[in-house]
Formats: sequence, C-alpha cells, structure tokens
Amino acid sequence: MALALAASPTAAAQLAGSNNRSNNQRVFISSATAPLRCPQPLLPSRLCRAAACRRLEVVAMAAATQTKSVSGTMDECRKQGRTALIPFLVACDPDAGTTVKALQKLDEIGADIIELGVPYSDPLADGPTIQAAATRALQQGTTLDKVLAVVKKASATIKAPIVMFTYYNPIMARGLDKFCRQAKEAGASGLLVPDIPLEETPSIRQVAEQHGMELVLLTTPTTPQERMNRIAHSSQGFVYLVSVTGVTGARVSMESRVEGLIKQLREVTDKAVCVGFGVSGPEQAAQIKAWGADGVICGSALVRALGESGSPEEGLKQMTALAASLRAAI
Ligand SMILES: O=P(O)(O)OC[C@@H](O)[C@@H](O)c1c[nH]c2ccccc12
Repeated sequence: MALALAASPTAAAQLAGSNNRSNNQRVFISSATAPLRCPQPLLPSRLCRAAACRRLEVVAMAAATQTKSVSGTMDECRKQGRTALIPFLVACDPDAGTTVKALQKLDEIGADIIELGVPYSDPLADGPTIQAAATRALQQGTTLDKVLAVVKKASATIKAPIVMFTYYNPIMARGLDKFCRQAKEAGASGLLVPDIPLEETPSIRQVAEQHGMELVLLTTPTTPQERMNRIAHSSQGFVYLVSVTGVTGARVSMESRVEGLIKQLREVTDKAVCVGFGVSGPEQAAQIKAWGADGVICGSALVRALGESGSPEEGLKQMTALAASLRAAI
C-alpha cells in the first residue's frame, strides 16, 4: 500500500494559502511474508544465500501481485512504454454503489492506478469541484467505514491498485496504525495525504511500511530544489508533481514550466514522475505525456462528470467517456 504526502511545508503552505472556500519499486516484506530461514545443514552458505535471494525475489513478486503495489504498477507501465493514467474520484459521490461501479469502469478502460478520496469537511488543497463532491458525500452520511467498505468491494474486482487520498485529520481520528491496517485490509495499496510536511513523513512511513504500504510524496512548482530532491528521494510508488501553484481543479491549459520541473526531477531520481492538477481533457494529458512524464493524474474533471451529470447512470457514462478519451490520448 502506498501513502502519498504533500511532503513539503512549502507544498502544504502553498496549498493552504491558496485555499478558496468560495468557490525503484520497493516491495516491503513483512516478517509474516519473509520466511527466509535457510536449511543450514543442507546447503553451503553461499548457495544458501543464493537460494534465499531467489526466494526473496519470488516472495517479493508474489507480494507485489497480491497487494497490487503502486511502484510495481509504475514499473510495469514504464517497461511497456505506457504513460500511466491515474484518475481520482471522491468516495461516495454520488453514492457508495455508484463509486464502486465507477472504479470498475475506470479499471475497464485501462486506468493504471486509482486515487480514491476520503470526503472531508475542510479540504484545503481542493478547489470548488472536489469541495462540492466531498460536501455531497458527507451530506449523505459518508463515514470512513463506508469509504473502507467501498474500497473493499472495488478492490476485489479490479486490477488497478487503489491509493487512498485523505487529509491527515481522519487518519488521526482513527489512529495511524489502525487506519493503515484497515485500509490495507480493505485492499488499498496506497495513501495520499496532502497536509503533512516532509519532516513528519518518516514516522508515518514507518507505520505505513509495517502494513506493507508505500508512501507517495508531492512536490510543487514552489518547492525549493534541495527540498524537491529530498522529496524525490523519499517518495515511494511515484513522485507526484503538482503542476500549478494553487488548488485542484480543471484548467484550460497546462503551465509550460511543468516540462522543466519534470526534467529537474529526472536529474535527481529514476523513480516515476506523475503530473496532476488541472488536467481537464485529452489535450492536457497528451501535453504532459509529450513533456516526458510517466503518468497523468486527473481528478476534478472526472469528479464533475460523475457527480454533476444529473443521474448516477448519466454520470457514469460521462465519466467513462472522459476517462476513455484520456486513456486514448496517452
Ligand atoms: O483535480 P485535479 O486538478 O485534476 O487534480 C488531481 C487530483 O484531483 C487529486 O490528485 C487530488 C485531489 N485532491 C488533492 C489534494 C492535494 C493533492 C492532490 C489531490
């Protein structure tokens, strides 16, 4: 499972400051899945180590398949020369059943990883579309347990790993360890927490790792170079490059400085770099691909299509059509 955090105070402050209320694959082998005791008396130590290594690889591969790790999925995409499509939806908007269907549709059209947002009352990094979706979901009594139930239902039927997106407050309320355990049990493969600074990530990652989770970090256009390097170094699954100085929301065009930011990241990491914020359609997705990113993240445009189309059926239709057009563009 992966955790994604807004790994810089700059990012958090930037996102918080711009709030507008109006409007290298690492598979974590837990002690339970690492039965590496060598039959010492039967094998000389070098052979034993080789056997242990092979076994470790097998266990790692099995773990990657079972948990649908984010980094494993990104590695696969890169091997196949495919730009990853990473859609984002708000859980339980318009309702839990429709969210499950929507996740299945996204999986069917070829989403590589799916980000699922826990609706929250004070989404400081989100623009009006996601704020409205979260409000709708909360108004019908959505709780963390209901979101986990959606994850459980969906994860059993889809290939794409689910990264749970949540502000830190719901994690704190549940307890970090319990949250990670329950998310993992539900079948989530990752977590994205935009309001935690880099300095606080080591202790969170430690708990996440105990539950076999990866921790994806975010960097923004205003993150200083040295800090960006550390974020890239610490991020797991992929590095989330926020394309704008501002909140989430579909925009008309991508800022051209994103190309330079991707290049800067390439100089300091060989991890996958995925770009999000502002993607409203196939043109922007194609632009991000042309700039050399490994993945395209799209949220608000899909959230709007699903939640603001009049009926759940129509919403599913609109959202699927948009997601398919993004898939075709990259
Ligand atoms: O909605 P957009 O502009 O397409 O951006 C991605 C996105 O929705 C998702 O990754 C996300 C939703 N809320 C966030 C808050 C912070 C960072 C990222 C996010």
